[in-house]
Amino acid sequence: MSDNQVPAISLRDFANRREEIKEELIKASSEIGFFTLVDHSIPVEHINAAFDLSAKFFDLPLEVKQKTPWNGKNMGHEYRSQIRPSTGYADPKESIQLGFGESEEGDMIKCWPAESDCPGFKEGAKGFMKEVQTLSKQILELLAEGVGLPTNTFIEGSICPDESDKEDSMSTLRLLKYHSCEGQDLGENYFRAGAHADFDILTLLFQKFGQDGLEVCPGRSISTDFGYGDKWTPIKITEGAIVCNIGDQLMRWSDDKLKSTFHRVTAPSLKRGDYMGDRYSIGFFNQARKSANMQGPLKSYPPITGAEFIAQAMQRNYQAALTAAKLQTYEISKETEEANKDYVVSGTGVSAARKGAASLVAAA
Ligand SMILES: O=C(O)CCC(=O)C(=O)O
Ligand SMILES: [Fe+2]
Repeated sequence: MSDNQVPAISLRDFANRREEIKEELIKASSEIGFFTLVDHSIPVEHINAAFDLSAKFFDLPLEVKQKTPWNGKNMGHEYRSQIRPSTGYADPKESIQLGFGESEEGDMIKCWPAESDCPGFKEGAKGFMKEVQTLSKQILELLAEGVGLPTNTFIEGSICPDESDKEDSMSTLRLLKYHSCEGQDLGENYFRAGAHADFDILTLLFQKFGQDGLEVCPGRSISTDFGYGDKWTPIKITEGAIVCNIGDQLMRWSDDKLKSTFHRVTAPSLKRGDYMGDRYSIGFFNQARKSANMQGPLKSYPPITGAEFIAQAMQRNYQAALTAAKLQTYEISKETEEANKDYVVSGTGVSAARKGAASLVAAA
């Protein structure tokens, strides 16, 4: 792949071009960790409708949005509170994370705004989530085959086969609004989203034309755990294209063959004449189910469940970012702690096995 550019991969004529597409996906995922999808199944109008719903929610008064506050299980609304270990300050944004869960006691149900507060929101957002999940399945099956696992491994690892157990699902749709920077000269070292890698299997990211800012540090070529690399590739938004990236869960599940890559969102620059207004984006995070047992074909890492992986990832992040955070996350079993004790964890993800390393290292 020349120059570490993020390649555009066409899904045109999927059934006949399956092998060719698989090859392109595996090359991009193992060399860069990022690619964009074009000629896919989601019409631009549906993407625009999802952005309209997002704006409708974010236009509500803060007190209304805060009726479904972030719940410590990665669901709900947060306002300028996500501190990135890479920057040490909260991203200048707000976001809401939405899940598939249905039961009143579940972790996910409490993330949905009431129908009377935001009419049509739940139905519209759920419809979009399903559509993105369906597209994700095409990619997930090719990635599984490409790393030598049975075709359905990542699909069944993230979606219960009969879709009955919604409480086991951890996939999430995240609507994001980065607040306007109008009139502000922020300098080059201020970020709308600090450098990070995602925790999940596969992220599909929708961007709005004219609202650039996303940058990628290809192939994990970074100089510190938290992503202060010196070679960042900007992603130019093209209408309808979906930016995809491999997350930490898939990096581990593929024995590090596929790369979870650091990325960040730069602040617009007055000097460069950038658009300075609000920036919206939408991410769909395909995450392993709570009970999924993740292990790559080479068994480079011990098995770990989806819930345990996220619990560890959140603990790492929060220990690094905010020692005092009062988090109640999913439990990590004693067996998992024992099995993982010789593996090094850093700012994000589990890196190469090393004898004698502690299991949960809080990277400063
Ligand atoms: O807003 C963007 O373009 C990137 C968002 C992102 O990386 C994330 O939410 O994980
Ligand atoms: Fe991300």
